[in-house]
Amino acid sequence: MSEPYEFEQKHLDDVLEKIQDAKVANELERKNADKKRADVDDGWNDVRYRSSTYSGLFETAMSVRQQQQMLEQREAEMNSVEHQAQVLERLRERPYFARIDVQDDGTDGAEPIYIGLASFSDAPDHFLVYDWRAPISSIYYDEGVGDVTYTTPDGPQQATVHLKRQFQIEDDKVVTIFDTDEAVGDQMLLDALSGESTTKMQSIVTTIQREQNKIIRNTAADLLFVQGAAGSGKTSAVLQRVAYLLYRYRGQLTAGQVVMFSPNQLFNDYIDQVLPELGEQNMVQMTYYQYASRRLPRFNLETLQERFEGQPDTDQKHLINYKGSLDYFNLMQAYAKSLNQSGIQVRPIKFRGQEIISADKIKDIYYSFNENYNLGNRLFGTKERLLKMLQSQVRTEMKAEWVDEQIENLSKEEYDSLMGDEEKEFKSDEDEHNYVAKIIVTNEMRPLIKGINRNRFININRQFVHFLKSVPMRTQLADYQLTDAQWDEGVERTVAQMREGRLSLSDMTPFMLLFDLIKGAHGERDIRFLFIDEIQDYTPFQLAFLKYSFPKARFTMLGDLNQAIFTKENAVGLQADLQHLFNPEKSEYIELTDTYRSTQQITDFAKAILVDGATINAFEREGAKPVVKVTGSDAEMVDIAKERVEKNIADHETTAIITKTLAQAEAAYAHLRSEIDLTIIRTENQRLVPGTIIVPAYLAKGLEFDAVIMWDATEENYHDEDERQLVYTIASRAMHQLTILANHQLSPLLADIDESLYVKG
Ligand SMILES: Nc1ncnc2c1ncn2[C@@H]1O[C@H](COP(=O)(O)OP(=O)(O)OP(=O)(O)O)[C@@H](O)[C@H]1O
Repeated sequence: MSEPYEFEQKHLDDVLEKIQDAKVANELERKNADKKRADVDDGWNDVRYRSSTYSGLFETAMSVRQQQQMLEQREAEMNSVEHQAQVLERLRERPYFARIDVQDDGTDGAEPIYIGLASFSDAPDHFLVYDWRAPISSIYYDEGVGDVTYTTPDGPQQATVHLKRQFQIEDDKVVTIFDTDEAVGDQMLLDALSGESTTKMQSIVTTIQREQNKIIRNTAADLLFVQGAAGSGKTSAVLQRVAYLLYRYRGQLTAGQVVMFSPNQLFNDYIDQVLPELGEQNMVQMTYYQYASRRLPRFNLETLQERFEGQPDTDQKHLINYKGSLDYFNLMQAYAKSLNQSGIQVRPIKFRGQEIISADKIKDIYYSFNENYNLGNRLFGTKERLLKMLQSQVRTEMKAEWVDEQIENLSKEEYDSLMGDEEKEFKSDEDEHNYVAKIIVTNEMRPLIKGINRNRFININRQFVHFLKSVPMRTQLADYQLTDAQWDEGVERTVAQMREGRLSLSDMTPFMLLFDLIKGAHGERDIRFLFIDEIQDYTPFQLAFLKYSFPKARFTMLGDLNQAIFTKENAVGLQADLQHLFNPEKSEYIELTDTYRSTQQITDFAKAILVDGATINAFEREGAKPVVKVTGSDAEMVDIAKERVEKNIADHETTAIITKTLAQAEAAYAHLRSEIDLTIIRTENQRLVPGTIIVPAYLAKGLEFDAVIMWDATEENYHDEDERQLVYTIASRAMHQLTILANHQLSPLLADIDESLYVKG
């Protein structure tokens, strides 16, 4: 064994021994904590339940409270002991993955810093392992050997790095050592990338690249915008970023205050192991559809599939574009403001089928407040007045005939239960009658009160239509390539959809915003960080809405304008719009151009699909050229697919067959299922399973597979110029192998690609 190996093995043995000691100590602590908890549990037996007198009740409450406090304290101790046990277990498996020898300027000698998944010290301030997120660990990702500057809590520190070493440790043995003078050595990266794909995404802490590190550790920007080619590690960087933020703001930030909007549920499933692997809890993950559905429970919202497969004509595209614009967002704000003067749409309040407060009366109240009121205050003031009016209505109703009837019809049990347990004395029969009548009326009014509290008297559907109808008067539609007639047609479509309880994507966000504006909603102020993946599929309107809905959050947006499969050509304007939404001085734009997912051959091919795909650099990893095969029949396509999949299975590689639509996935599945063992992914709510899958393109976003078979890439399926991005998205899912099959005729989007970049099958 050579000298560094010997040294490092010995060091590893020492550290492992100390970890083992710490584990023993932890185990003892845990037993202690267990015992203390058992004592508390016993304590419950001493809690006396006395409820016959007030002081007895009070005493019981106090001792229960005391028990609870003790229990909470023990639980916290237990959790930290348990948390520590988990950390130690992880460290035991792999204590560290790198070492840097750093000499701070003005000090003697270099200190070796070992970097791992968590910190570990055997004495205060004596760190055997540094967490990868500690300030000093940043040197490992950012710098080579030589003079460096790193950030400490006291400001920048100059230092010299004498050694950078990377390790592979397996079963307590140092298997490989790489010494490198680059940031993160290519050899290590190559090793990390040469593995096979799994159904779960893995962490990348050992090989984070410099550009990615910038994304991970950024704490200054209100808007961090990452444009990155397919496979450039946007998702990876952002997940390690969440882990970093949870570490950096420990004690102030919880995983529940971090929200990630992801493209689909399958993707959530794919990434949900990364944070636990890093010893952190998962953030809140949801799709935009889920978010909107939660807020608009009465509507059926347009699904991912409907959105993707619906083919709007050009006029409709203009309409959709306009409805997604910032101009439209601003127009709605102006409309909302105008509601302070007039136009609020309300419904009368009815009780037992009778109108008791008319719509006009409600409007009068709404507009009785002076012009300094904003919409939120106006609504609040109206609610208060309405509730008061209901209260006085109770007195009137108590005398109504129906109340007498109800009282007469009460059984003895019902009557007693209305009276309650306690003995009551009434001065007269009339008093008793009134008492019961009041209860009956109040009960009957309860849903009304609830409705008022929930703003039901605002007719939000009608309000939305009122808004839509006002649009031609507020703007020059011609500026958006629309005529008034086209707009009116659009309004009619929306109204018809709303009647059926449906809302399209282009209407659902404006609808939510309008209601929020009327309510004067302040948004979810508890959320501190918001991540939006696949940003190119969001409209500026949606982003403005999210900013409004999460006013205290810092935003991280990631996307690839080349994969804009929904918004297509409009994605380009997005960046300009963001400058209106976020202070440009607090916005940072980072571009990732190096890609890691695919082999050089696949990346070169995918790049050629794009018209200007020049700024994408493949990490040098060799593989077979993509295969493009034009077949003579469906049967031939099935045969080739079968052959490929069988070979992949033999080579332990996972295959995804990607079709354009769900219907095509179903059709291909029907052909293939008797030939190959495969799973069809029909909805985003399915799980990703190991083995061969068949999936429509819009559900494959963000995922990756060893081998991809693009199914039926014919002219019929992919012909529009704006489908280029879709073809690129499909091709860029492949890590090692890409096969493109087309029955009879290849899509023109692929036909132009230089023949040297692929093999004709
Ligand atoms: N620094 C790295 N070290 C090792 N592997 C990496 C690194 N960066 C990215 N990868 C790997 O590259 C692959 C692609 O990464 P990721 O899915 O994060 O890219 P993406 O930019 O989100 O892609 P897309 O936009 O196509 O969905 C993953 O397998 C990831 O583990």
